[in-house]
Amino acid sequence: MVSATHYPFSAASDIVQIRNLSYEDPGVRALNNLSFNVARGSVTALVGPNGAGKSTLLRCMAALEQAFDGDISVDGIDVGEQARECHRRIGYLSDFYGLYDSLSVRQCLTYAALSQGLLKNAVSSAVEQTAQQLNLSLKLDTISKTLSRGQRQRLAIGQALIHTPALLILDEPASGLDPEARHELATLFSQLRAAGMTLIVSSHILAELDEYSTHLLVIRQGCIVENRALNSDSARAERIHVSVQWAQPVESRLVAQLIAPLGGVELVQTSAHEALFLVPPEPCARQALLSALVLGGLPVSAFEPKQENLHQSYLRIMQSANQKGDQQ
Ligand SMILES: Nc1ncnc2c1ncn2[C@@H]1O[C@H](COP(=O)(O)OP(=O)(O)OP(=O)(O)O)[C@@H](O)[C@H]1O
Repeated sequence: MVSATHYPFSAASDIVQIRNLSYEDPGVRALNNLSFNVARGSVTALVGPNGAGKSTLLRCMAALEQAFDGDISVDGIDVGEQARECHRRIGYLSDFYGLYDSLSVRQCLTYAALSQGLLKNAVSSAVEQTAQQLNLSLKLDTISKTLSRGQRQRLAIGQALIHTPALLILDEPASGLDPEARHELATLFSQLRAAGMTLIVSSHILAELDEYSTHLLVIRQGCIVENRALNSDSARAERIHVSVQWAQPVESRLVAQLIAPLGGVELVQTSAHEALFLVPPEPCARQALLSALVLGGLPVSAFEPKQENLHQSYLRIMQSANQKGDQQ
């Protein structure tokens, strides 16, 4: 449990500010002119296809890569100019991390605490508390080489957060974990957020990100294609299932004609006596759809709005980004 810990960070509302960030590897522009902020106390789900630039972006934020162009500030610190000061405020878990195999869990955590500059008299309690947070208290004297994959993953996360950073950056933290361990991790992330920490989590497991994320940042080919809050009902599009009591199957051409005048309403699919629509989050959009269908003569027997989940949002965003990319 982390309930006893609160993180007294400065009050500016955005902990990360990125302006015009570009990054190049030889022959590859991995990040292309990105600008965005990360709200303090948020949990940002960073998603995108393989090779989109997620790890590169996280490494730039963690002051582990030198940007080709642009500015990054974390907790008021310029990452390019004060990398060491930044490291004190950031906890970072790489997608491919290493552990000292011959050290015990206690020694690994102690080493991480000391290398992050914790005072000697604070180290022992930080180690105990971190082990408790990561459910490793009974493993403190176990040699890390003999830990299971999930336990190693938790130890690596423990090393990243032992100095109670303002910002915790986790690149694929749940890969290799079983469903129960993933759920425990999701609970831990929610607790850390409740205690005031800001998290940025890159993952391909969207159902899990949906459990604890407050913001969504989607990147594709080194560019941002979506950046928005998820934590209000009004932030997500709605999927509305409509059933129609008709002898013949729903005709998609007719339905498409009926909704054509409605801005932003999309017919996703029709099947037998049902149609699925995607409706923008504005309150009146749902009502406008129902009126158009009924006034158009469709004998609607059920009208079931359901909020889009993160997986559905992501697929929709990527589909639209891919279409735009193809047109250019
Ligand atoms: N060391 C490197 N040298 C050259 N190109 C690289 C290097 N590291 C990454 N890249 C390229 O930079 C781009 C972004 O890679 P990155 O690893 O950041 O993507 P990612 O979104 O994290 O992918 P994944 O989901 O597969 O982990 C890719 O085109 C990749 O091939």
